[in-house]
Amino acid sequence: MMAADQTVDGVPPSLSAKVVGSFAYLTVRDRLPTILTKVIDTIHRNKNKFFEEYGEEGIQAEKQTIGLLSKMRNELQTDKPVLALTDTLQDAEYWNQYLQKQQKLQGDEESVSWFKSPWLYVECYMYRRVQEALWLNPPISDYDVFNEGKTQSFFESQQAMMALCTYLEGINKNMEDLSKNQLLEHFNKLLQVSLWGNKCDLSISAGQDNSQKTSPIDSLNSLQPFILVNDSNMVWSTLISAQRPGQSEKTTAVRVDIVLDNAGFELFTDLVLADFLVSSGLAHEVHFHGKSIPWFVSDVTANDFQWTIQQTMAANHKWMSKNGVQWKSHLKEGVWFYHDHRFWTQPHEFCDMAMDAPDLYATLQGADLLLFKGDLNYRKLTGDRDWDYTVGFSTALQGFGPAPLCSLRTLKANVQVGLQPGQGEKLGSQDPDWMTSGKYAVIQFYGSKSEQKD
Ligand SMILES: O=P(O)(O)OC[C@H]1O[C@](O)(CO)[C@@H](O)[C@@H]1O
Ligand SMILES: [Mn+2]
Repeated sequence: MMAADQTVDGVPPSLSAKVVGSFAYLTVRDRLPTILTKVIDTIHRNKNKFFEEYGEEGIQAEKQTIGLLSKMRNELQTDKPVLALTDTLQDAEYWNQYLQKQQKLQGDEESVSWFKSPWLYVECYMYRRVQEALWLNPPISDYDVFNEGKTQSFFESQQAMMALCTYLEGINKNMEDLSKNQLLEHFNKLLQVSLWGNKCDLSISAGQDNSQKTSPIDSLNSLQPFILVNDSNMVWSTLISAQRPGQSEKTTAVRVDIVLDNAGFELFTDLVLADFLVSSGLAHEVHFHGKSIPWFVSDVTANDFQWTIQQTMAANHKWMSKNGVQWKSHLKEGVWFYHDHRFWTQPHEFCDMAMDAPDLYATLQGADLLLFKGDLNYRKLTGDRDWDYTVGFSTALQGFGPAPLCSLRTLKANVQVGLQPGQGEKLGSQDPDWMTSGKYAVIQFYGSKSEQKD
């Protein structure tokens, strides 16, 4: 039997909490229990609300959910085996099959435990178990335990959102007169705003406030040196070549898919970028991909997506509310689309997608460009493995590439590929936390054979 931590065919081992002192270890030991404690606290604080809505049944549900979550926290902290899911949600059987696969790989059931298994797997599993605990208690099964944090982060970033809307209005007003270079300049700015929007997740801070308070456009110049890989020219040329009739099979509409990460300010920056892509004619369709259950504290669900557009429409700011109205109409008119798929809330590396979610893979193949937002998506793109920094992005993708793709990610986990020789080591000596602080970022592209860098 093959051990999960062996290097097989040049593919390095998965990051795991079994490496004592690693970021994975510290996350499983400290950050995940803190997040669970906050979840328990949130449910408890809402006891009265559950009582008002569902009477005594609501109170029972609150108690039982907390019981299940405390039990899970204890399993985690004492490195117990990962258990099969017991709920009737559609994806439970996929999770249980995945567990069986892990057990086969490890050789025995005991070894598939919180600290011994791949970090990516157990971290995803924790969020799925939160969903199980709620689902087993029907009156509150739809309750989003992370909703309060997500809405708070939206309201705390309002000033920055308004500044962004004013900037966007300036572009849209003069769109007809813009030269190609000016268009490129705006494109780069909004791509970088969306990139740095990824700093604002609530999982890395275990739920602490992490919102954007200053004007995002003004900070771009000073942030430039922290972009370790910047392939934005390839993103641009992918969009430009998709426009040429006859060059592409998909000549009718240029389509960009954005695989979303966090709600709050980050989602807002993604919507602004998507607005610009459409109003400039660089794209004719934008497809957003969100999560079907509350995920990694701040990730976007269908509800967050709709709510954000409603709030934007209702904002007390001329350009912001105008954008909200425009975005709603994009959705209504079939210019923008929102999708979710169970695969985004499973623990798989993306190289498994073609096999394990062929329908999603086929959907993504319809895009001219895929933008993957955030750290978790980067971990899944690269398999969350212990790659050398200089390994090519295309190698780390292990065959995944339904369409030209670009990761927009601030570094919050210790996996990074595609760096120059010595670059990672130099950063490590100057700034020991460079891989996990969210201070550095990448715009990393993978395209067809002729476009790729390695
Ligand atoms: O929202 P993002 O950018 O995917 O980040 C999620 C965070 O959660 C983590 O998985 C750690 O818990 C890190 O990878 C990252 O810090
Ligand atoms: Mn996230």
